[in-house]
Amino acid sequence: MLTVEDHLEKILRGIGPLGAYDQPLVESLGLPLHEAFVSPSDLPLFDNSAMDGYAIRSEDLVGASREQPVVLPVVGEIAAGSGRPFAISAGTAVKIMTGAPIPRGADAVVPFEKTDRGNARVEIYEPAARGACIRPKGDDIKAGDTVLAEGTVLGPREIGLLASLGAPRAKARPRPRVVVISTGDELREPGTHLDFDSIHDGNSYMLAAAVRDAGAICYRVGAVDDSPRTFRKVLSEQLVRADLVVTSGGISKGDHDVVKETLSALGTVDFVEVAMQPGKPQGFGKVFDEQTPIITLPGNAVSAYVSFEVFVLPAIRRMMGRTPYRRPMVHAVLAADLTSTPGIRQYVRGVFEVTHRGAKVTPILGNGSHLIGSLAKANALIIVGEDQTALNMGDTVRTLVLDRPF
Ligand SMILES: Nc1nc2c(c(=O)[nH]1)N[C@H]1C(S)=C(S)[C@@H](COP(=O)(O)OP(=O)(O)OC[C@H]3O[C@@H](n4cnc5c(N)ncnc54)[C@H](O)[C@@H]3O)O[C@H]1N2
Ligand code: MOO
Repeated sequence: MLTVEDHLEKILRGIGPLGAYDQPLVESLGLPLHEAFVSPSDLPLFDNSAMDGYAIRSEDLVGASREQPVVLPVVGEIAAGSGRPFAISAGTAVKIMTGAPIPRGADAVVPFEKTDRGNARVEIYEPAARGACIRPKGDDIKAGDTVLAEGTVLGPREIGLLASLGAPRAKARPRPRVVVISTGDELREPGTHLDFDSIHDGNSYMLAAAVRDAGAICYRVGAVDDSPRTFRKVLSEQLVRADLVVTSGGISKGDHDVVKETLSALGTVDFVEVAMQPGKPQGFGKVFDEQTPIITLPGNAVSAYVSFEVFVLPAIRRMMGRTPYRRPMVHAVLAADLTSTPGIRQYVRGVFEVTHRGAKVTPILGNGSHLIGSLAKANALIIVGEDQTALNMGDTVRTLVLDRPF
């Protein structure tokens, strides 16, 4: 049997990062920037008004007060984007709106609230310091500044910054396109009729959601029956849109294990047993002329989910260039005793919470690999190491806290 580390390493060695290219800005959400972004311009690009009011020369307002206002003729109006270049001379004012460029000659803005809001002439009740209510050019960012480091994960703020600096695209590795195929004669689409021996295809939905949650694009093919011909045909048709294929089911020791049967014949996919529970049967390789990577997951729902978390999620992150590939482990205090089989790594469903006494994780009873109900109650996986056979209440344990961005 392989260890979890062996199998993961084999997958990560076999699946490289995708090539980076320009991505439309919003599409780049969650992707790491491939190269540092150097600002092509100052921001603000020009001195502009922080307030709606009047652009003036501060020296003209010396001594202004409510009793003795300074009265200035208003020689024009500039709104943001009004396209009017402007200059003022001594003893005049220009009405100005927030964001409009400061006219040449002006060195401060007086907000409307400190005036009588006059149109032809304005009474101003207070003096203004030089630069008051002006947002200076380059105050925020200077041309040539490195504003985003290589590898920065692009979020709404970074995307807003890139757009503000005039970049219509961001250079990043694309979201991997992941095709999800579930296999089994017994599977039916949710919403359709079940026979006495059929079940709904939960896995392809679960895995598709997990793919999307990982930041990749999912093409969910749904269930394919246990005929090798059909499986082979569906798989080959899907490769045109796949950077990675993920399958569920058909890889253990049964008579109708279609994935194993079909792909073993190719010779480029290895089916192995990994010393973990759930998720013992696993497979990885490359298929057809395209040499598209494929990760084959076991069909039991919990096994498929845990295998996705342990093997597919790091692979997707590697393709996107997103580090760390693996979810960081969190230490938590175990709230009940646990036992485990020696020699295998066990991933036990648990409920993680942070209490006033610190992080705590409570195992969920029922560790059958088919118990999706108990999986859905969990928000964490407790890791019981290969060398551990028992963990006691109060022990500090390693935990994967699911659904947390990292
Ligand atoms: N003789 C042995 N039998 C089994 C072994 C073994 O070592 N020797 N391993 C067991 C373990 S562990 C696992 S895990 C499963 C994995 O089996 P497969 O990957 O071949 O999966 P299937 O046989 O196709 O299905 C297993 C189970 O899961 C249900 N299933 C499958 N697909 C879906 C789906 N899309 N949605 C919901 N449920 C699904 C399926 O109906 C079966 O109940 O093998 C054990 N057997
Ligand atoms: O290893 Mo299987 O994944 O337990 O059910």
